Amino acid sequence: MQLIVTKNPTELAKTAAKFITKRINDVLKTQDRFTIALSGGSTPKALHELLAKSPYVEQVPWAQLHIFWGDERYVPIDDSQNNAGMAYDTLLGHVYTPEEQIHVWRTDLSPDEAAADYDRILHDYFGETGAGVDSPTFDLILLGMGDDGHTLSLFPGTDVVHETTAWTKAYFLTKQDMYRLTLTAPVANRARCVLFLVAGPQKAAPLKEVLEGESNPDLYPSQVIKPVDGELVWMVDEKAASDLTKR
Ligand SMILES: O=C1O[C@H](COP(=O)(O)O)[C@@H](O)[C@H](O)[C@H]1O
Repeated sequence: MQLIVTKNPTELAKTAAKFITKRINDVLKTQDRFTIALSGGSTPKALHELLAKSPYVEQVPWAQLHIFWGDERYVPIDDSQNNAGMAYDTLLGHVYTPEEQIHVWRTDLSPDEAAADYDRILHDYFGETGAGVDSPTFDLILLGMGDDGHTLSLFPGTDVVHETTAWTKAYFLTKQDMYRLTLTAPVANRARCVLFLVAGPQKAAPLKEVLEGESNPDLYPSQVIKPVDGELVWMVDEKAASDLTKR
């Protein structure tokens, strides 16, 4: 695991934009497409806005990206809470990636149908041959961590945190009175690289627990993200890192 601490959220977005741009260009030297899963919430907005501008916008071969989302809030795409809607507003609406290479979670289907639809898309895309969860998946998954230690839509105290086989799940998250659609740990942990972006003082206590505390994924679901062969990078700002002892 690599921990990168930046001065503030602005530097976090810049460091992440450089990291992602380099990773995309490095990987595209040996393959013709780059498969990425975006995250939602508020932290990635600044990153998206940077990527949509010079110099990053010219450095990323957008037409070679295949874009997915790690999780989705079950609200219409034009709702301000929808993760894909946010990414279109801040990034995808400003660059050219062919629509057929952009895979949104369908919130016009029932939650279970939407999870099944995404599962099918993923298995078709990754060309499942019976290897199931042993197939490598994304070149890069971007993740955030909520104030409660959740990542993706793996929330504290939910069964989905312990999922070992399914790639996608839909469930009703009582505390938010909302359905959530999410990739599970087995698929995330097959990524070639997982990059967490975490900022703000409200993340300091959960970050310490996730990185330095006892294993307790029921309380801190971000602990279940441990890529099997891939790289794990935590990029955090000073305020989020302020409780860490190992820096
Ligand atoms: O609800 C969500 O929250 C997490 C964390 O978001 P942040 O704004 O605190 O960084 C996010 O990673 C996830 O995609 C989203 O659905």
